[in-house]
Amino acid sequence: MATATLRGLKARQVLDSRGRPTVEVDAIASTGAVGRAIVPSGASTGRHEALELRDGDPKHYGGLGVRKAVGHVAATIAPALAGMGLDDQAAIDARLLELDGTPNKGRLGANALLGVSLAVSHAAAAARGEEPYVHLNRLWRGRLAALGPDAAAIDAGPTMPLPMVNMISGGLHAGGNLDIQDVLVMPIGAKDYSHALEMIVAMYRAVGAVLAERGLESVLVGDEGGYGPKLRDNEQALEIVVDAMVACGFEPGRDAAIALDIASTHFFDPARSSYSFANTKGASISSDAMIEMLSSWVERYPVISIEDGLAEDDWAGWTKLTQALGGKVQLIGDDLFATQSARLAKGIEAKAGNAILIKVNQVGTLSETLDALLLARRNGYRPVVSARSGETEDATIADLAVATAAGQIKIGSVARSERLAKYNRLLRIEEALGEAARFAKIR
Ligand SMILES: O=C(O)[C@@H](CO)OP(=O)(O)O
Ligand SMILES: [Mg+2]
Repeated sequence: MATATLRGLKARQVLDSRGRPTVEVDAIASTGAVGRAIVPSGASTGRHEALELRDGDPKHYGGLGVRKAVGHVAATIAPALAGMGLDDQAAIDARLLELDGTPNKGRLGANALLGVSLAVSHAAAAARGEEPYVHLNRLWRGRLAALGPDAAAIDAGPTMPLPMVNMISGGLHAGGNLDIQDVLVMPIGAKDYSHALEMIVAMYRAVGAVLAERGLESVLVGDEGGYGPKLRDNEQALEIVVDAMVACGFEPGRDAAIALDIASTHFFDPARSSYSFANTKGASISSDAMIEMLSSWVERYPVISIEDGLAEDDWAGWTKLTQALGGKVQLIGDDLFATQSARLAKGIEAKAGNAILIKVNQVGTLSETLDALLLARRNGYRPVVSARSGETEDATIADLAVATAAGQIKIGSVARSERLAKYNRLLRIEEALGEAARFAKIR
């Protein structure tokens, strides 16, 4: 098949799930096929993320407009990329990096770059008449082939991911009701993806019922759809989720388990080198005391995964945390690694964590996202593909997780449509894969 080329790009400003402007890009192929992508946006963003360019004009969406980034797509990126082969994602992304020319993508904006990068992959798929996950899987297999024999142990996909789903929200996603950001469930006993989703919906309803029974807020939800009750302390959120599992007839630790996103960067006080539990009126504690607290939770609750247990630059603490818990639970670096291969390489060296959260907009191009996935896989770090707290109907990460056999996906809860766009997309992919659908089990 003659390779389709890029005819043009059209960018516009649309809104995300928090009603904040974000970048949407249409990539038009020489065949006339169109690929579209919308860029997500975080709230609990790390310092090391690529830069999201916002206008800063107080008269337009209170300064949050992205008209500059949209303008860069039309003025700078479109003319430079026109005529390039759509299948050569690596060349497209390399050109994007060259056009921007800064280490943090601050000139054109990571939101401009990512919108283009993802839209191009969709246009390439559309031009071939393929589903996005099929095209992305070809890119993934291409990367594995280039690696040679080292790639033999790496899952070539496509593989359905196990969802890690938010039940109770806190921190920056729910108005500071709790210090920790997410208490999530993983339906580890599910037989396939659709069964996993059914278990999640049952547990989500059960958490609402447990909260209502105890006279706690059981209706209002946070940015990612988790319930946002004001609780006695952070630990009460774990108790409630375990009770909900039991109410569903699931055995905690066997059928379903807990994952936590502590998001501790956001309550770390660098001036005092301490973690401050201000929302639940608790103490300020040291990095060592955080490790003790997390270890005691692992002892007493069916916790199998902890994200950002320590802050983004607490490297020494991360190494200790990994010594203490790395043999028992998954320790995910989100703010710590920011989907940046250079930071992951540093973590591998320092034996910090054993898993990485993969967020496309933390790094800003599809190729660099694949780089981070590959580096993780080669070093035994588990990848978890993740949405942001600000999302849209764009479901690219569902296709990406399947295509790269990431094994796990974190999207948020089942009660908000921008999350369901991804869960439902995964249902369609599972159906399309049919008998061939493999499901990633983790235990
Ligand atoms: O911390 C996180 O993992 C994400 C998604 O849950 O939040 P945000 O997009 O606000 O950074
Ligand atoms: Mg996180």
